[in-house]
Amino acid sequence: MSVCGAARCRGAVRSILQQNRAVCSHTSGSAVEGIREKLQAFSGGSVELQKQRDSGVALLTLNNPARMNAFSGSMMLELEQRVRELETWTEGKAVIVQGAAGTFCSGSDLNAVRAIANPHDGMKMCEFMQNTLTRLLRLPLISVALVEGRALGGGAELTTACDFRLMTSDGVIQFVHKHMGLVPGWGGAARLVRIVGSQNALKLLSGAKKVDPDFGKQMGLVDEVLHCSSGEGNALAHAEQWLSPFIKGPAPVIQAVKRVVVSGRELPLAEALQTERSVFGTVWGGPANLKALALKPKHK
Ligand SMILES: CC[C@@H](C(=O)O)C(=O)SCCNC(=O)CCNC(=O)[C@H](O)C(C)(C)COP(=O)(O)OP(=O)(O)OC[C@H]1O[C@@H](n2cnc3c(N)ncnc32)[C@H](O)[C@@H]1OP(=O)(O)O
Repeated sequence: MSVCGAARCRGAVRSILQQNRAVCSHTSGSAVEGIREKLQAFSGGSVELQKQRDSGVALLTLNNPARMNAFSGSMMLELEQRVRELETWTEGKAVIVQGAAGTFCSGSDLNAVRAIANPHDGMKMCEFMQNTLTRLLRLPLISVALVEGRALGGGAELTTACDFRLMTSDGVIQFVHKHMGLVPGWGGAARLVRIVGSQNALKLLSGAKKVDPDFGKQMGLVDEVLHCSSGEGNALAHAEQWLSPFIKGPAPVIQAVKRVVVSGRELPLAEALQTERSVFGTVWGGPANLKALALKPKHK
């Protein structure tokens, strides 16, 4: 890569990291440190990360089956740690978010919710999870929520923090917040409006409607209905097959594609164009570009 190309590369990465730093600063400030100790006190379950180096696809698994994969406090902290690991995975191309034992996620652990129900701690937990899910969506990886079984409350919000949602034939996404006298707090409402539009978002939230695969596909919340049921054990293979055409090619190019889409999705046009130019500069004349040019490509 030429010298100016390298400079552009540094500029591009810097501009994208600045976006994230604004979000990350909330999770590292002293204000959030306080909630970390409180969340750690509510242990149970785990959030596991398996980075498959050969395929460049990571598996992020919520593992708390005794509680339908509900987020304990320690799982919220682990999720942030896993997202932090993925932010620097240079060989990565995609991440599949899934739940253990054939179900996705039942939201916050209600035992933890009851214990931190005071407004101050509730707000800090909300801010912590909102920032973590924002960083998940902004990862330079194509992200897929694999919804087997149920995605309820915060679990439904987690699905919106992925680029795509794949669902098994018996899957359900349900924003149950209204039934709890709540609204989404982890960013699920803002992202849902951007996915399905404000009128559909209003129906799903005000009606706490159960979204089955057909309804979800029709509404644009579900990107693919997998031909398998929850718990059969083959949903992940179906998801990886669906994902495969989108991750063909070198990781730097796949990551650059996601970066320009994130900026187009989130930034005002002028800034998005600036970021696009910067990211373009990181791949123009790069190894993949030069290799393709040498092959005299024919896109039949
Ligand atoms: C920002 C949103 C966020 C927040 O406000 O903090 C939230 O997400 S709040 C939580 C929203 N989620 C819920 O309200 C779901 C509550 N659970 C259910 O509706 C049902 O459990 C189910 C998910 C529909 C499954 O029903 P079923 O198949 O009948 O199984 P069980 O109900 O017997 O559940 C098995 C087992 O799991 C425990 N469980 C399930 N969900 C949670 C949860 N969110 N927190 C804690 N524990 C949960 C359930 O209690 C059972 O355990 P045992 O009673 O010990 O058997």
